[in-house]
Amino acid sequence: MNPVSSPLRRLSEAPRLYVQEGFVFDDEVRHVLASYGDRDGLTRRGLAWQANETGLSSELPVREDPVLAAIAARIEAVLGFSCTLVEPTFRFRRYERGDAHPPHLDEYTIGGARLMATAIVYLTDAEGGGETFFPRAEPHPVAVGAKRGRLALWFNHRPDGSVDRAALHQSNPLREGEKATIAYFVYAPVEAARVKLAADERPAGKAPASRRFVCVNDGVPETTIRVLREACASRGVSYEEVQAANFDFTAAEPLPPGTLLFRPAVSSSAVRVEQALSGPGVVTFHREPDGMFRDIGPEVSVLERRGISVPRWIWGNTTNRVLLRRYVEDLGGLPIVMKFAGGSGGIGVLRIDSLAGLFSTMDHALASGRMPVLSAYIPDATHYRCIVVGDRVAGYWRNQKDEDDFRTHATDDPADYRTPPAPEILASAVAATAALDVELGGVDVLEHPSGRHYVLEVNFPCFFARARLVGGQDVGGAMIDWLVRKAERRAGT
Ligand SMILES: O=C(O)CCC(=O)C(=O)O
Ligand SMILES: [Fe+2]
Repeated sequence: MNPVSSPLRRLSEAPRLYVQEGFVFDDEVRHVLASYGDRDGLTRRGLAWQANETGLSSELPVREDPVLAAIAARIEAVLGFSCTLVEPTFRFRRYERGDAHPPHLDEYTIGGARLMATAIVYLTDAEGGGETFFPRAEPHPVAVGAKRGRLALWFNHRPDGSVDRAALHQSNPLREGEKATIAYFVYAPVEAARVKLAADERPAGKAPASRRFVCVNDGVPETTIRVLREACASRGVSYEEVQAANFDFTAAEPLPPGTLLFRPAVSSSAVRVEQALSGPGVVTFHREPDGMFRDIGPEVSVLERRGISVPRWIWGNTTNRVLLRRYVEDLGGLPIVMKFAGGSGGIGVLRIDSLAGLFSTMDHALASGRMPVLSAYIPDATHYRCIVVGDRVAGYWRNQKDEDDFRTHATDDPADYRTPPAPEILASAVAATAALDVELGGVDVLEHPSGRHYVLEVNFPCFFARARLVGGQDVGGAMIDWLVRKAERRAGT
C-alpha cells in the first residue's frame, strides 16, 4: 500500500524547517534498506563506508538508482530548484544505540554552489531518542522524530542568502529502536535562498475558520468526490454538494461571500448552476470574478501567444491540396497530428501518416463543420500530466502508450507517479494554466528525449483523483488550501 502522504508542514519561523509524513513509499524504503542498509550491502555495491560514533555512513550516487533518483526529484519538486552538483548523492546513515551527531550547521560551498537546503528521509522508526534536534529554532526548539517515511527539510540559508544560524542541528543519541536515514544535500546558487514554498503561506498550526466548500456535481466519478471530501474533512472545512440535475433555478441565489465553490462536473447544466451560485466574494479557481461565464478552451493559440512552448501548429482550415501539402512541410513532414476540440481521453486526436489520409480526413472534417488543429508529431516523447493548483504543480503522473496506438493514457502503476517532470516542465504547466486565467488545470506536456518540452493543452476542470489515489499526492488538500488562502487574502486576514 502507498503511504497516505500529507501536506508539507512548516515547523518553525527560523530556520525554514518543514516535515511531510509518508513522503517515501514503503517499497522505496524496502529497496533502499535492502540495497544499502548495512555494511555487506554497501560493500557488495562497491560503495565505501565509514563507521564511528556518529554511526555507519556512505555516499549513494543518485543517478544510478531509479528509486533514489525519483526521491531526489520529488525533493527538488518540493523546493522548486535542483541540486546543481554533477554527481549528486544521498548520504546514508545508520545509527546504533548510543550513536549521536554533534550540533553543527550544514554550511558548505562546492564550486560556487551553496548547501542551500538539507532533506532527511527517515527509513525506520526510533522508539526513543534519535530525533533531529534544532536547539536554536524560533520561536522554540524543535525535535523531529525519526519515523519511517517522514521527510524533514530545511534551508541552511535565510532568504537574503546569509547562513541561517538558527539551522544548527544535531542527532540526539539513539536510545531505543532503529534510526537509518538518507540525507539529500541540495547545492544551488545563492539566489535559490529566495524561493518560497507553498507551506510558507500559512503560519504553522493555524486552522481555517469554519468554511463552506460547495461542489457542483453532475455524474462526476465517485473518486473525485472522495478526494475532495477527505481534503475538506482533514481541514475542518464543511463539504456540501449541489446536484445540477436537481437544482431549482427559481430559488437560485448566489452563495455568501467567503464560500468556496468548485465545479468538477463538465455538463452544461453544471456550468449554469456554477454561474447561478457564484457572486461577490465567492471563491473559485477562476482568476476573474466572472471567469465562470467564459469558455475555457484548451487553446494552443493562447498558450503560444504567452510564450509557452507548444508543438508547431496550423489551423486545418482548408481542403486545398496545395495548401495542405505546404502545411505538412511546415510542420516538419509526416506524420502529423490532427486534433479536434472537445474530446477527452485522447478522443479527437488523430495521427495522419499519409497525404491521402490527410486529404480525405480534411474533406470530411470541413464538410462536418469542424476545423481541427494540425500539429507536428513529437516522436519518442514522454507524456506527463501535471495537475496545477494555484502557483504550483500539486500532482503529476507519466502516461503510458499501448503497443499499437500513438496516444497515451494514465495507469494504475504507482511507479508512474513517483518521478516528477523536470522543473522547466513544472514551470510551463503553471504558466499555461495562468494563461487561461484559471488556478486549476490538468496540463498535458510532452518531453522529447532532447530535453525540449511541449505543452499540448490545459484541461479545466480536470480529473485529478488518481494523483491522490494511486500516487498518494495530496491534490485535494492543495485545492482546498488554495481556495482557503484566497478567501483569507480577500478578507484581509
Ligand atoms: O541524522 C540526523 O538526524 C542529522 C544528520 C545530519 O545533520 C547530517 O548528516 O548533516
Ligand atoms: Fe547536518
